[in-house]
Amino acid sequence: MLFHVQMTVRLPHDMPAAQADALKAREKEMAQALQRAGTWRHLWRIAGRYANVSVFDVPGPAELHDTLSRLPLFPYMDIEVQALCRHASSVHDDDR
Ligand SMILES: O=C(O)CC1=CCC(=O)O1
Repeated sequence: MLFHVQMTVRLPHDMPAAQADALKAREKEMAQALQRAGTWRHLWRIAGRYANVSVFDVPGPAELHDTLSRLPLFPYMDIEVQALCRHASSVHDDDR
């Protein structure tokens, strides 16, 4: 099942730079592992914002929540989720 996910990162302004850098490095490592596994299908920066638009491919909402809540930046992100289904006019047969 595909989900459109928008994540806005809101790190506390008083977080030490070393702590923020370590969180971002762990987030990158996990994001890249999930992309290689096919779970995190798309990851796009929203231009001009510390936010991204992503597409996740997981069995259902419980697994999506489980995946998102394990992300190192999870405590510092506002996350909006929309479930996706195939558009009748789509020419892509890999849409689910
Ligand atoms: O920078 C972001 O938008 C948050 C994030 C998601 C994956 C990653 O490496 O950083």
